Amino acid sequence: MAQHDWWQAGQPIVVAVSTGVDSMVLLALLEHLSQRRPQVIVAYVDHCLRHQSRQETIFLENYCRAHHLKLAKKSWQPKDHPRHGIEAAARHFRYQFFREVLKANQSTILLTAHHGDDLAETMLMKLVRGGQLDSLIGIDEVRQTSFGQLIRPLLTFSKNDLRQFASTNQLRWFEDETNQDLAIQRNRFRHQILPKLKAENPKMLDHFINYSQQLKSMITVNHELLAPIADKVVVSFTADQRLVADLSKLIGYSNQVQLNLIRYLLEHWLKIDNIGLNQLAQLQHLLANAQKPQGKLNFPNHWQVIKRYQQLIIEKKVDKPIIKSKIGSRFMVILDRWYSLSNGSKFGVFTSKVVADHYQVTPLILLEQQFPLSVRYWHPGDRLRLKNGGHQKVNRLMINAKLPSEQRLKTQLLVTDDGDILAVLGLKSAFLPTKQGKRVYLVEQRTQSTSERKGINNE
Ligand SMILES: Nc1ncnc2c1ncn2[C@@H]1O[C@H](COP(=O)(O)OP(=O)(O)OP(=O)(O)O)[C@@H](O)[C@H]1O
Repeated sequence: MAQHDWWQAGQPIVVAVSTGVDSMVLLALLEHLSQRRPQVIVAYVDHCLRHQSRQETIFLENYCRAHHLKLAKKSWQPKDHPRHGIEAAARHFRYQFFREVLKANQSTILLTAHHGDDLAETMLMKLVRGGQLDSLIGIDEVRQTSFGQLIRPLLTFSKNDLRQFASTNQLRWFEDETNQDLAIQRNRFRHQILPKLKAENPKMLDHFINYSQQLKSMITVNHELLAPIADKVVVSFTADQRLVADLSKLIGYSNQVQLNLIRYLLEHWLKIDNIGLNQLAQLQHLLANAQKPQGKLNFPNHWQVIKRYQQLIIEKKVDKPIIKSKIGSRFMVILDRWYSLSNGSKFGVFTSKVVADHYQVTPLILLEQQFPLSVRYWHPGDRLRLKNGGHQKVNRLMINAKLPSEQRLKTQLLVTDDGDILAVLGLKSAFLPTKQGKRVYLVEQRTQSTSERKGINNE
C-alpha cells in the first residue's frame, strides 16, 4: 500500500470492515503504515442475520474507540430483509451505505478486503456458469466506479497469508459461521474445490491472479483496437439507442474481427447484457449469408438486430417516450430520456455515447454526489466556469449570443445536485475540472436558430 500511488498521506479513505479476519488484517495494516498513511474511516454494516452480529458490533465499536478510528455503522433491520435473494439485497444495502459514508466524509476511495482466494473462487464460479469473457476477470485490484475508486489491496495475498499474519500479530476477529454452509455455492467452491486445486499446485492462486491480469490487459487492448473500427463502421447512433452500421465496411474485416466488433457494439455502445453465444452465432451467420439480403433477430430486453441490404440496424422494439418538460418549474433530469425545452430544442443526458450530425454532444464526468441533475431557469448572477479558471456571467453570454430579450427569460440551465452549473442549454457548457467519476453525455438537438449561433459552444 505504501508503494502504490493509490492515495496521499492524510487523504480520507473508507474501509469496509466486517470483523472477519480479512478486513481486520486490512485495518491493522493500514494502521501500521509509516508512509502514505491515510485518514481511515471504518464502515461497518450489521446485517442482523446472525446471532453473533450484536457481539461483532460491540467488538468493532470498542476496537475503533481504542484505536482512535472513526466508525460509521448501520443496521439492516430484519423488517427490511426480503424473502428471497437475501445475499444480493445485503450487498446492495452494504454498498448503498458505503456510498453514503464516502459522501459524508468527502472521500472517493473505498477499500475492501477481498483476497486471492476470493478472486480464484469468483473466476472458477464464472467459468462454470458460462458467459462473456469480460466477466471472467474475477475481481479488479482497482476499479473505477460511480462513487470513485474501489481498491482491494489484499488481492495478491492468499487467505492463508492473511490468517498467518493475523495469528502472528495476535489480531482478534470473528468467524462467520455461514461460511461453512455447503448449501451456498461459493462455500462449496471454497471448501471442496479450491483445496483440491491447491493440492495439485500450491502456486495455483498466483496463476489465477496472473490470468486475471493478462485477461484484463487483453480486453483493454481489444477495446482500444475495436474503438476506431467501430467509429468507421457506425453510420449513426442516435439518442433513442438506434445504431446503424455500414455492412459494406464491416465485410472487409476477418470473421473474428466482425464478431468481436458486433459484440463490442452490443455490450459497450448499446449496453446489452446477457447476449447468448447462440444469438451471436446466428447473427454472424445472417451477416455472412449473401443469399439473404434481409433478416431480423431478437435479442434480450426487446432489442432487435436487423440486416437490411448494406445496413445493420440495432434498435429497441418499443420506443421510449419523449417527456415534455413543464415550463416554469425546476425539474429533475432522468438519465437516458429526451426533454423538450421552451425554445423548441431538445436535450437529454445519456449514459452511453450518442452520435448524429445534428446533435451537439458534450461528455461530462461527474461524481456520484452531483446526481440527480436538474434543469432550472437562469438567475441574474449565475456564472459559468471557464477553462482558464475564470467565470462568465450567463447574462453576458446571452448578450454575446444576441439572444432576443424574450428568449433570454426562457434560458434554462443544467445544474448538479450541489448547485453547480453544467451548461446553459442551447448555448454553452461549463468547463468541468473532474477527471474521475461517472461519464455521461449531454446531448442537445438544437433548433435552427440556436445551432446557427456559431463560435459560442465548446469552451
Ligand atoms: N457487514 C460488512 N460490513 C462492512 N464491510 C463488509 C461487510 N461484509 C463484507 N464487507 C467487505 O466486503 C469484503 C468482501 O466480503 P464478502 O466476501 O463477505 O462479500 P462478497 O459478497 O463475497 O463480496 P462483494 O460484497 O464484493 O460482492 C470484506 O472483506 C469487507 O471488506
